[in-house]
Amino acid sequence: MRAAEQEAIAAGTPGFTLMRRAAAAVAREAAAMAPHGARVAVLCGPGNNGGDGFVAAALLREAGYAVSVHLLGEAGRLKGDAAEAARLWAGPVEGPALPPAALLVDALFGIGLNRAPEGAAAAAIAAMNAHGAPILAVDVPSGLDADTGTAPGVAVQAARTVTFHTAKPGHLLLPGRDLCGALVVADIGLPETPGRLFRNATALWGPHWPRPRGHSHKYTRGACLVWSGPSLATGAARLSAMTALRAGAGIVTLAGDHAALTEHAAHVTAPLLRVAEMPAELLADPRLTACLIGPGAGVNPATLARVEQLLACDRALVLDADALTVLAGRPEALRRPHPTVLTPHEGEFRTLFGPLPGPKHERALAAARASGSVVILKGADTVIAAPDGRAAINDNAPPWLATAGSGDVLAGLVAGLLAQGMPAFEAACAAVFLHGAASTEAGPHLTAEDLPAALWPVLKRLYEAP
Ligand SMILES: NC(=O)C1=CN([C@@H]2O[C@H](COP(=O)(O)OP(=O)(O)OC[C@H]3O[C@@H](n4cnc5c(N)ncnc54)[C@H](OP(=O)(O)O)[C@@H]3O)[C@@H](O)[C@H]2O)[C@@H](O)CC1
Ligand SMILES: Nc1ncnc2c1ncn2[C@@H]1O[C@H](COP(=O)(O)OP(=O)(O)O)[C@@H](O)[C@H]1O
Ligand SMILES: [K+]
Repeated sequence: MRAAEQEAIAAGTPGFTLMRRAAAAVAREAAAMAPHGARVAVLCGPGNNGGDGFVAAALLREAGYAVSVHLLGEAGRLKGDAAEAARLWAGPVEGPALPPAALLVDALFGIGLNRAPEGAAAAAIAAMNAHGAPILAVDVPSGLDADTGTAPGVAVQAARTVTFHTAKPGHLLLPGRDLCGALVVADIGLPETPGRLFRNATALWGPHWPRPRGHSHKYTRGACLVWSGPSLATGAARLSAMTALRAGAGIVTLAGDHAALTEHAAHVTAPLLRVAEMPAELLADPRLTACLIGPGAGVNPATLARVEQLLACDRALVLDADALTVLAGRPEALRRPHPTVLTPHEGEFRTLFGPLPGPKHERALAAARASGSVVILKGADTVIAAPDGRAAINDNAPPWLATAGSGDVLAGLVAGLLAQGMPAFEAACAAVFLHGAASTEAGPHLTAEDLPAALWPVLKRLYEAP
């Protein structure tokens, strides 16, 4: 963000012009939140976030709102664009005590927060939260660290946050995402800056989406092997297999012992069923393009031996659940010259990689580098990271996705896309995004079994999009 700002200023757009554009977006959102003519209290801080607040206050006053401006600090100490903004306001500047108002605008601290708010700053944040009126946060809810999604101390709980140019990690990672309320990203005319960190969206992976051609047959669409858990632990692999088919793999095989396959046979029709002791018995088939092991597999030496055999093969590979746990503390064992995707939740992640420092996207990136694999670090704010340094933060999954078996569906979705030749990072991003979209489609109280069906309309819409 700072680099984009510098580039724009160097190319001839004054910083104050950027501030005016930012403030115009703030005033637009404020007008959408408060009835015309209502009282709006704008709380400004000592930096350029406060500057945005002063300009927005002037715009709202012009538009007919009853605006009061409150400053934390002294007006005489404002510098640069913020000082110019305060001159533009040209009205009374009150202390931080807030009057009754229909809307509060939080322009205290933005991306310049550099420590936990204390004293008067902490009190001002607490007073905003206790006020009762909805809060519109300028750029970042004050007190939230835009780089990490964490709050070092007290932070504003906003109803809406308007940020500029692009979402920052802190808007997408928890608890930051919750502190923001609804997130609005406003264009302020900054140049596109090349980055390695993304908000997960269709544009990130859509160009790599596998589409069958007229002459496709089931094997050219990709064949996927899903290794089953034993008898009475087969449901997870079944969810994965059905989802891999739904994702577009032309053919999916469930493999395992006879008793396990007997259970599968009572439930599914489309997947092939193959009795085998070890994956190598099936890897001779050159048509097989991707394998998945882990769901329901069991943490035991047999699973480890099967995982090692699959790691040694040349197919795309998804390791989930128990297949990750059997490699506890050995991420280097995952290095292989073929596409590999790992799908740990926080517990499995810690078992495999140990405790890693930093915000979630940095931990996922460190794990991707250590394992040479694409890592999907799951949770309400799932992060997808690649060994080449790209990372995406996902924010479309509703909380009702937290239900037993939904992770097995995700693993099957990734495997189904890898089987069709989609590159690993893009396949992982697509799977996480579509998983979230399918849960939104299914709605509250979904079960994991609903997800493959709910994916269907989501996928149809993908083909209808221009
Ligand atoms: N970049 C862009 O392209 C654009 C940026 N724009 C806007 O600028 C904002 C960034 O402005 P910024 O860099 O001036 O930082 P900002 O968030 O106002 O905070 C710094 C001030 O807060 C203070 N301070 C910090 N922590 C504190 C604490 N815990 N407790 C107390 N004080 C604390 C710190 O004081 P100091 O550390 O010096 O004591 C300093 O005075 C950005 O979020 C966006 O709104 C837009 O105008 C459009 C274009
Ligand atoms: N609060 C939440 N909001 C959105 N998605 C969630 C939430 N909690 C978990 N999930 C998602 O649900 C899935 C759960 O997977 P996992 O923990 O492996 O469960 P299981 O092993 O039962 O399938 C993951 O994709 C995770 O990202
Ligand atoms: K703010």
